[in-house]
Amino acid sequence: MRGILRALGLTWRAARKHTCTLVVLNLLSALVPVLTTWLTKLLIDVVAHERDGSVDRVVPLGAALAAAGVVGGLLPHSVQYATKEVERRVGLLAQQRLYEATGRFVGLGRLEDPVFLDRLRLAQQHGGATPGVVVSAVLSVVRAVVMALGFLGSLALLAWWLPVVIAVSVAPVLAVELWLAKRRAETHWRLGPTERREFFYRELLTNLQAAKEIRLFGIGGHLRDRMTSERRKINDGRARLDRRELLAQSLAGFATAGCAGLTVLWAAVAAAEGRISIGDVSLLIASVVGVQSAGAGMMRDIARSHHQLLMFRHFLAVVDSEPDLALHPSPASVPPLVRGIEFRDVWFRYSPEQPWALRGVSFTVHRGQVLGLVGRNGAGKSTVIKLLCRMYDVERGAILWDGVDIREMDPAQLRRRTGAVFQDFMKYDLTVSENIALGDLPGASPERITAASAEAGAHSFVTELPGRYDTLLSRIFFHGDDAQATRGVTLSGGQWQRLAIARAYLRGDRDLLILDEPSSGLDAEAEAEIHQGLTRYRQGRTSVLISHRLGSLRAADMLLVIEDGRVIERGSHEQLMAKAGRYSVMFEAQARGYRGEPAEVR
Ligand SMILES: Nc1ncnc2c1ncn2[C@@H]1O[C@H](COP(=O)(O)OP(=O)(O)OP(=O)(O)O)[C@@H](O)[C@H]1O
Repeated sequence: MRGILRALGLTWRAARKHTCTLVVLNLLSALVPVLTTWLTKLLIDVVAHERDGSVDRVVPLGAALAAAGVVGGLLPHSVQYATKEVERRVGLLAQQRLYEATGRFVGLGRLEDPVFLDRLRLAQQHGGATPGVVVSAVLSVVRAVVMALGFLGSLALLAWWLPVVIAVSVAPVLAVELWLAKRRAETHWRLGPTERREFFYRELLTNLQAAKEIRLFGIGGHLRDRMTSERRKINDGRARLDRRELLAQSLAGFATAGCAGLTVLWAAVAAAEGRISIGDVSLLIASVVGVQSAGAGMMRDIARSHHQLLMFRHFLAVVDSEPDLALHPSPASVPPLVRGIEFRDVWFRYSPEQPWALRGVSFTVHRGQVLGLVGRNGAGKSTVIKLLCRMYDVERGAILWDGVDIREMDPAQLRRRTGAVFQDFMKYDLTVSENIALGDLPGASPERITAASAEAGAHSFVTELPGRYDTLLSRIFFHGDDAQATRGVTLSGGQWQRLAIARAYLRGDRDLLILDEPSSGLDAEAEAEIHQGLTRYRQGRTSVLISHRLGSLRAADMLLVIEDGRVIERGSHEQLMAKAGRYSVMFEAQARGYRGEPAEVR
């Protein structure tokens, strides 16, 4: 019920005028068939009983019947148009609400929660359409009820027991359809995971990123088999439901048709005995058919809205969900960094079920210093920088920006003071200039874009692209029709990385610069060039760098060696080398590799 009320509320806010129009049109659609049935009965009676001088009465009745026919013919189209308009407007508002809600998730936690993600996907798929469909289904049910009452009232005028018999005869159909609606919803819910798995395999088989491995490993057939097996499970589930539907609907339909047949038989006998008129027989037949079709339509709409309401629940769950990070009611402003950033005994895990990713990490990076994070895969380096950007909140301890806990600050303001190149940076299916401009919207002038691109070493290859900075970097979108489509260009991994660096450069004078493997996709010369550029750019800024190529971190003011979520060594390159600990072992191993000496196994 709450779902229906929320859907109605949303519809009312999105399309008041059109909803009112739809209500009126639906009521008219309910009344016109009843009116037509009565006009037909009256016309038949006049023609049958008043042979002389009946023309005066026949013409107005015939004209009224014709008018009702015209209105009845036009109404479905008008209802359809108004319904679509309501659905479009509600769909737009629902989509805005959904994405406003996702905009409230300022961290990453929600987007990593599989249960929530499942909900979000269902809400995205159905949320926009659902409220409109629910409302049009509710109105269709109202229309069917009004129409059925009109016909049942007409039958009562013939004999008091007729509406009772017909209502009872329709009851099994209603009961069966309600039961089936529940079974359909159950089946849909049960098959949900199987459908999503099948979708995953379907997508994978045509995914460009996966194509290389699928071809090289020859796993296309294996994935196709898995997809087919999931499809078979879905088909089996649906076929079972269809068989139930066939049986239940046939039994209910048999009972309904039997009752209808008996009432028609009674009418025929009564008319033969002169107890009712021929017009009454036509009224009875039309009313019985009318009640039955109204009942069937109502059930169809109930089943449709039942399913949509289930989907709407997911939409509501997303729209009503709380922000993922506890936001301070009156956040402190984030002033330019003066002293530095401190991690004070930070403990963090991605969820209570998972092990600690950071265990009591403490360090201070002073303003203008460069901090290098070193460690094996999975040690916790990227977690440090995600916490620094407040993508999550720490579980214990605190992160302080000039002594103020970042949980007391507005995350958006904090991020405005930060520039970053992430390990898994984004490749936007947009033009080159848009890819760079996203680093500092609005206000990214073409001159600034070109300057950032030149600084990141991207300008030379960009000028060779067919549309230079306007070249679309996409295989998804096309400009124009198919024949003359301006095809998107695909860049190499290193070229994309340079654009990501240009995006960070465009952010200009940010206080904190985060670079997570900024040169991993670059060739050796390019890496050296990029590092020179980054060193220039970092001047006077506080930077946090992560790299597995330890040579690129040599100049850092302080290096932290992280292992299993703990800082196990700290100091400058020289200090750590002198200490002959973990860092020096890693550094020596890499250096030997560059010098071509055999690796030492420890
Ligand atoms: N989003 C996440 N959800 C759950 N666990 C995560 C998530 N991201 C990282 N982890 C886990 O946290 C630990 C630290 O990961 P992190 O990405 O910080 O390592 P890293 O040192 O940056 O590794 P790499 O050098 O491979 O990038 C790992 O055990 C990892 O499995």
